[in-house]
Order: sequence, then C-alpha cells, then structure tokens
Amino acid sequence: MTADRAPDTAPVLDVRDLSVRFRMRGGNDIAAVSGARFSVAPGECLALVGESGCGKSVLASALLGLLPANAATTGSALLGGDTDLLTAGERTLARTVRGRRIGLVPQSPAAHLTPVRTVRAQLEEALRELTGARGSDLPKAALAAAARASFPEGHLDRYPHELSGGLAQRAATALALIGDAPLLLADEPTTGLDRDLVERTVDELRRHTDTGRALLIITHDLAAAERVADRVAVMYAGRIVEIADAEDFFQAPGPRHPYARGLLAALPERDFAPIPGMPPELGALPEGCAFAARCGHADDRCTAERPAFRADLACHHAPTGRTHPLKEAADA
Ligand SMILES: Nc1ncnc2c1ncn2[C@@H]1O[C@H](COP(=O)(O)OP(=O)(O)OP(=O)(O)O)[C@@H](O)[C@H]1O
Ligand code: NI
Repeated sequence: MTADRAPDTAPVLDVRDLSVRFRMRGGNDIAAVSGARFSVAPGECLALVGESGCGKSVLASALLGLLPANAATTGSALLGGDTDLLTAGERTLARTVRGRRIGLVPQSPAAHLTPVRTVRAQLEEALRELTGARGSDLPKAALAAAARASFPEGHLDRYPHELSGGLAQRAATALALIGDAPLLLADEPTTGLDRDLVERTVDELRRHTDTGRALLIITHDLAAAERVADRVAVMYAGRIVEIADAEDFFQAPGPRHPYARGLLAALPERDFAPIPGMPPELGALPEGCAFAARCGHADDRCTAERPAFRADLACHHAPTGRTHPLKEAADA
C-alpha cells in the first residue's frame, strides 16, 4: 500500500516539531508533546500508538484547536498544504476545519454528542450541514450514515445518555464519517467494542482512505493498528520515538526502538512479557532518553543525552539511520 504511493504526493497533514506544554500553577510545566514530526499522505492510514498518558490525545487536540487555555503550542501542522492548524485561529477552525476538513472521532464520544438531541436528529443535522441533503432525502441518508458505523437502526431515537459506551462510540463514528473530510482523526475509535465490532469499525474507517482521503488513528489496540495502518508512529513520554512501515513493524524485521519492541512483546498473543517499570512523569522528564530507565539496552549515553529523531527513529543505538540496531546486536 505504502509502496504504491507516488513519492511526490503532497501530504494531507504535515506536522513539524509540534510541542505542547501545559503551564501549571507552581511553575512545574507538563511537556505533553515534544517535537512531534510526521505526515499523512493521501490514501494513507497512520496509526499513532503508545501507552496511556503518553500524549496522543493532546496531540490530536492541538491539531483541532481544542486545547485548554493553559496549553502553549509550538511548531506547525499544515493541512492540505495551505492551512497551519496551529496558527489558524478559532474562527477558521470552527468554520472550515472541524467536521469539514478534519472529521473527528473523539476519545470520549459521550461528551461530544449533544445531550438533548437524539442520535437521528444529530445525524440529520450533520448531513444537512455537511452534505447539503434536504427534506425527504434526510431520513434515508441518516440510516445509511448509521449503518456505516454499525449503529443499530432501532436505537436511532435514543438520547446520548441512553446509549452504552459502545453505542455512543458508534454514534460518534457515524457522525465523523459524514462529510467525507480529507482527513479523519479517530482517537481510540474502538473503545468498548468487542473484537468483531472493532474489526468492522476499523475496516469502515479504512474505507475512508479508498478515495485518497487520509486517516490518523490513535489507538492502544495494536491488533487494530496492524489491521488498518500503512505506517505506525510510536509515542513515548510525549515524543514520537519511531515511525515504521506497518508490515516491517508488525511482521519482519519488527520495530527498531526498544520501547516499540517491548510494546509488541507485551501482547498476550506474543510473549505476554510486560515492559518493567513505569513511564516518567511528563512534568519531570529525565535529561536523556525518557525510556532509558526501562530499557535493557541503555548505556551511559542514553541517560545523559536525549536521542534526536532521525530517519524515523529516536534511539542512540541506531546512529546510522535505517539499520536495525537490536537485530544487529543480536546477530553479532
Ligand atoms: N488540561 C491539561 N492540563 C494539564 N495536563 C494535561 C491536560 N490534559 C492532558 N494533560 C496531561 O497530558 C498527558 C498526555 O495526556 P493524553 O490524554 O494526551 O494521553 P493519551 O496518550 O491520549 O492517553 P490515553 O491512551 O489514556 O488516552 C497526561 O499526562 C495528562 O495528564
Ligand atoms: Ni487519549
């Protein structure tokens, strides 16, 4: 899939050195995202993975202008080659970006659905606004929109508080798919769904990319990521530590970063061996590599000096780019 991509295709989203700091009372700032750099091409699905609290949702909120007032953002995030999402301003984001140029499946769907309106009413409103559907076309279009996200027809007249977590998730996904935005940003779109529905949902999200649209999916479900992604970006303690082709990552030769290898090894269907220790506090990050304290490969340099993100990897054990440091070490 990735190999078929024309090399000169301009990215739908191009994020450069994105950082988000939360200013806290007492001066102990939280570095929620640091120096994130990635792009998503037309027709591509990029999965952003990493443990809870590593900054995935903050990154997504930064792209949509949905951060709270105590957040300070630097860097750039170019949408469609012409709009820097970080400087665009609320008016532009509200009028032309959110819902129209970027569809969002939010992490807490219940909080994003309008509490006083039924799912059907919300779908019809989004259809009117984003597709121009009118009158007698609306009911049929609402049914079709619900079906895309496997939302059962019999529940369309429920209010958000009458929905289970999984149903609220599907309602939010149905809403996000309306309008066929050039970029779909799905933050944990499969929470609360059983495996069968997880697969149907991610397959539907994937279909969004069939016509050159892009998908950025945030998930800690690595099986779901493997199912849909062309490339995988791994985040740890606010930093992207590796970006890899999904096939290389999940099959052979496997991830290059020790943290990413640990994530895969922790899966029940693999070694079921959790990474020892805990990630550092984002308000008190160590000077060197944030993963050093948990890494079996760490040496003095790792604790002293933070590895730069080069050739899609931030690890001192790969100074020359795309070679596979851990594999080489094992072969030696
Ligand atoms: N408004 C805020 N003020 C201060 N810190 C915040 C704020 N919002 C988020 N954070 C912190 O930013 C960090 C990253 O949070 P984020 O929600 O992005 O994690 P995540 O990777 O999406 O995790 P999960 O997988 O659990 O959704 C966390 O340490 C969180 O406590
Ligand atoms: Ni999150």
